[in-house]
Amino acid sequence: MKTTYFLVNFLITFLSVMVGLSFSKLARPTIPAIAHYFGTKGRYEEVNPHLSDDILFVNKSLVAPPSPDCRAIHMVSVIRHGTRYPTTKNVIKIARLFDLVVSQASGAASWLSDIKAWKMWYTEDMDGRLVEKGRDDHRHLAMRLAQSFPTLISEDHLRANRIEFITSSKHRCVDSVKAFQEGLHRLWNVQDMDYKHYVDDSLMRFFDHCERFVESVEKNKTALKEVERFKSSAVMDAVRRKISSRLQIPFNQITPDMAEAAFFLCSYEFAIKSENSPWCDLLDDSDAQVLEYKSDLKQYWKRGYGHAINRKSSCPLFHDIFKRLDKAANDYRFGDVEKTATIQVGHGETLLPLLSLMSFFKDKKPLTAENFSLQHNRKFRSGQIVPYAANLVFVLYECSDGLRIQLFLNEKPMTFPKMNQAAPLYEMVRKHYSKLLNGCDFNNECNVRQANLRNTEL
Ligand SMILES: O=P(O)(O)O[C@H]1[C@H](OP(=O)(O)O)[C@@H](OP(=O)(O)O)[C@H](O)[C@@H](O)[C@H]1OP(=O)(O)O
Repeated sequence: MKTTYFLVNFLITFLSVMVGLSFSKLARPTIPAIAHYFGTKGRYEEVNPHLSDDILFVNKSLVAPPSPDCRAIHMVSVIRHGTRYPTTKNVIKIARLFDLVVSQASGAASWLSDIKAWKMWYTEDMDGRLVEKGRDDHRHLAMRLAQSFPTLISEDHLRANRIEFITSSKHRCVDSVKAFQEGLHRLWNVQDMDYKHYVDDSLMRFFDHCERFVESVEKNKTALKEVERFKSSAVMDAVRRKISSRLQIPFNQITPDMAEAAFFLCSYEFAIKSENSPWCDLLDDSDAQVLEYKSDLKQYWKRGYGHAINRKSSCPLFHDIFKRLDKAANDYRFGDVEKTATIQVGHGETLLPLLSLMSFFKDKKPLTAENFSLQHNRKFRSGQIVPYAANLVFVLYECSDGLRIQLFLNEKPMTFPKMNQAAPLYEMVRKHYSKLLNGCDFNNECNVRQANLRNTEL
């Protein structure tokens, strides 16, 4: 009797441990709890979570014409490339972190043994190349945009060469534009057409061509001084201290770069392989907020409002977009619109300066190393603005009361700053941006004429 009692008890305990274990395995969420802090290394699905259930879902009510009497006549879309591998610089940092943890970390946490069992698979030659998930990002985006704007992106227009494809010369962008076209070909089962695109770095990598930007920001070590100051701030120290204690590795070895490498590893493993990696367990929610802010500081001072030249370097793209809209408006007035859509593929560093030039996501106070705690509700949050495959779409409509324009960011309508109408008249928008349309001259803004470069403008 006693033996049976112990046996039953043993079995119950054994089974509950086993069920508990498998439950805890099952219960590990597929999405890291810190995924919405990944900034420019974040998935598109984080800004459109419904896509995780149905990647081709289109909310027709969001993309419907502003009123039933309107018809779309042209679209210009500026799209960031899809999910990519880390750049060489970050692969090196990731490898250093991995070596450090494997050789020095100690502790009994199960995630630590999972980290130690993890295999370093990133290699330097991956250098920011597009991954398969990144191809899918663009294939699916193409299919959704064709569904959203069927009169602009259609098989007939593709065959008639009325859709123009332009890209930055960088491999990840060229591969993205090809994937975008592949998505359309798959959607319509097109098998007898070649893919055509143009490389135009003066439009999609304007930052490389703007001498003033290159000299005063890109090559200037002090241009990102807020980022450097934040790296040695008390909040960053606190993150390092927590990681150091979790791994039982001396604090001085957990540099800000090592902390960031852990954050990047978590983001890359998730974005590329859809895995909630054990590396994510190294960071809690408040750590991730600090590391997100560090990335946003880089974007702000290198691509956003931090220096006036960041945004002004995008003048050529800004003018090109309006030139295309003007041409469509003009074509429409005198007959048929020649091109129905322009698909332009570039980088985060293409989109952020353009959005800043157009005054989107501007906070009252600049982002600095000191004001992290005051910037919790900031507008300039790169993960919300430019995740992989981020897209800014301008749609021109002809309506009974004239031409109207609507803007979509990441497939969601966005109002123009200080204009509270969803789809204002095109001439109002031109008026709103008249200063930029009549100025914002590339040569004036980008040619370096002064020996002493200013980089403190806001
Ligand atoms: O920190 P990394 O090396 O990933 O920085 C990249 C840029 O990525 P981002 O800062 O936007 O996350 C990359 O922009 P992308 O839109 O093409 O991904 C940029 O082209 C590349 O030059 C790297 O910039 P950095 O100057 O080496 O920091």
